[in-house]
Amino acid sequence: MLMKVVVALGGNALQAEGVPAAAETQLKVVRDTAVYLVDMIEKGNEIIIAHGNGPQVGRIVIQNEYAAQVTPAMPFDVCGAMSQGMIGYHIQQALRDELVKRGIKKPVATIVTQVVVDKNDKGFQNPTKPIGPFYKEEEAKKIIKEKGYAMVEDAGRGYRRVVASPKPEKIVEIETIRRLVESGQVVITVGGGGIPVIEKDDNTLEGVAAVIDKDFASEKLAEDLDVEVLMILTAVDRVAINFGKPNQKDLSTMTVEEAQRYIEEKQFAPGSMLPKVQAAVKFVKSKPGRKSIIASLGKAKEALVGKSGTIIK
Ligand SMILES: Nc1ncnc2c1ncn2[C@@H]1O[C@H](COP(=O)(O)OP(=O)(O)O)[C@@H](O)[C@H]1O
Ligand SMILES: NC(=O)OP(=O)(O)O
Repeated sequence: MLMKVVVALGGNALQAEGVPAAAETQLKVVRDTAVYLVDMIEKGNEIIIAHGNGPQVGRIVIQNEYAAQVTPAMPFDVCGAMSQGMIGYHIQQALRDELVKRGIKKPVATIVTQVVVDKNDKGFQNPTKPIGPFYKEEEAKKIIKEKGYAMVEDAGRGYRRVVASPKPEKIVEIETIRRLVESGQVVITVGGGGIPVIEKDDNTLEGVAAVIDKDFASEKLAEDLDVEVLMILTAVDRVAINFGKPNQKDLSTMTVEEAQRYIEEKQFAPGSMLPKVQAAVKFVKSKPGRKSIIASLGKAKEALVGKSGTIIK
């Protein structure tokens, strides 16, 4: 069955493991991913692409901090916009090249996307979104002392800086996105969850220092565009219970009720798998017939036909 799908690519998943986070390593992962995405397009599915930016925006902030001796550091919202441009550029070039290779005529464009958040969102008081590189405990302690950053252990992979992560309320450029999608173009949007902005009393917008979770922004996008499937692609093939323990069990399906029970049992790490499962559940509950899939970047095509990933319905 042909479907309209929002595909959300994880920020960590876009980085090759164990190699420096250089432009060419990201482009290589994106080019590999483009093959699977174009497989989906070639089959006749319509896809809209969203992506994360946690590692990338964290590194842009670090680059700005170091360069501040010679040129003013860019504020956080601007770093978010930079990450959208940088990642969107790679995705749009890789997709275009793969489409050209297969003789498919389909324009691809990245939309610099702003997403409205509530200035009173409680996310501003309690930083939860991991960004930038992973550090060893000793390094993390040093950074906390020197820079005063909040840092947490991230799903057994090391320590990372955490920043405020308010919930997405409105995608500012949604009408532009809708028109491009309706005209058959491939759109890359809500990169890094969107650039967080607040609406001021005079209805103008102002960027704020935060990183929206791309899983929640992708869910909002999927509802706004009334798609059938929200597909969240990350670094693991399936959602697991008892993750990382000897009795780990990978799940091929999960009902909303099971997902909610596992959430209560704290089976999913905050800042990594938890927002994915929460977004997946929200989308399924938003309208009958909607389905969410959490799968790995390399198995997107198989996941769409139920041969990999975790289906939430
Ligand atoms: N219960 C779980 N099942 C599977 N993976 C989990 C679980 N809990 C935490 N994780 C971790 O969450 C990671 C996905 O989150 P993250 O790296 O933040 O995603 P993204 O690819 O969107 O950046 C997985 O690669 C895995 O290491
Ligand atoms: N913004 C965001 O959710 O990024 P990740 O996918 O890297 O966590």
